[in-house]
Amino acid sequence: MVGVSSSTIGVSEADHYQLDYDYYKHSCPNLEAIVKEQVSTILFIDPSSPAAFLRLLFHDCQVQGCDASILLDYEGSEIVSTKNFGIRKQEKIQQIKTALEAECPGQVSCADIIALVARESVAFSGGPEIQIPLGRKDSRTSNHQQADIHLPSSGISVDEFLHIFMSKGMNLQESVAILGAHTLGVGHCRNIVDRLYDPHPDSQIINHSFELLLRLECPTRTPLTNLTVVPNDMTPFIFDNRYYRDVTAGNGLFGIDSGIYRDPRTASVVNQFALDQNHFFQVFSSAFVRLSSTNVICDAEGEVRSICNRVNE
Ligand code: HEM
Ligand SMILES: [Ca+2]
Ligand SMILES: [Ca+2]
Repeated sequence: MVGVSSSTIGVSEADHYQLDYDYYKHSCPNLEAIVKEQVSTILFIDPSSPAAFLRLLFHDCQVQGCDASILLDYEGSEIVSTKNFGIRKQEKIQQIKTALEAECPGQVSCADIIALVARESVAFSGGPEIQIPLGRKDSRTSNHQQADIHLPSSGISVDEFLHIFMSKGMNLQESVAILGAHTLGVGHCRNIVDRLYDPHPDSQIINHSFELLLRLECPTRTPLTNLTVVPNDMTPFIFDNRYYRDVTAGNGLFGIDSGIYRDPRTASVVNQFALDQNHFFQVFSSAFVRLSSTNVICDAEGEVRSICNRVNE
């Protein structure tokens, strides 16, 4: 089991609200086993879902913090932002919520379910088993403009990328490790065509044969690019360090994936992770705990929603 050593993790220095590794010990003792069972059934039916769950956690935590704001579904809520294009499987969080309501009604927040499902997704795909503290509350708000502002686009610079993760308390190594989530899943051609047909000098694809392959997969700039997908690394169902090996070979899919090997600050970390998968798993684990503890809200500001896509009456 990889995790952080203390039993609680401080979330924000401004308030003293803390997450706790034993948060549901009395109120929902079987929580982790129920989530594990539910997730394994979902993954068995659709092996592409771990990627979806991991990205869902990032997109939740990146906007207002890890508060399930991404699940609220009404006019003008986050999910309608174009930056959330490709987000999927939200309804599965509700399916797990329903199972938990039967066992421990009104206890487990949708935000905690998102975090637990993401960490199960990593473990089920062959990645590290990560212990995470719990006790997140669900927000009562969600606003698409916040998503437009805070979610990164595929062409983000390395400086902007580092700023996002260092402001969550990650160091350089952890920032590079969390992007290793791109070891799972796919990207749509619409996020790659700029690099193929109108590249900024900094975002050109480094390996020529990889570029030719992508041109075959993503031939034009038509609306079809919203439908066609390419894998994020050569083993998109396996959580491994292949992503870093691909990046060092010049096969980074998005601008930022190549960017971290162009910038000498991050390139040395990429090399380390490409050579040593255990080291990547260790650093990814601590980065995951930090990501999933971003701006957590406390009882006074949040609630435990009864239904994940609606605030309580
Ligand atoms: C600055 C940082 C990041 C950028 C610019 C970025 C960008 C992207 C883009 C453009 C896609 C493709 C979406 C699509 O076309 O459907 C994607 C997919 C993905 N991202 Fe990221 N990402 C970043 C950080 C992260 C982080 C921190 C995580 C998780 C911890 C993550 C997990 C994923 C996963 C798992 C997918 C595949 C999703 C699927 O198969 O449905 N990304 N990312
Ligand atoms: Ca959120
Ligand atoms: Ca992989």
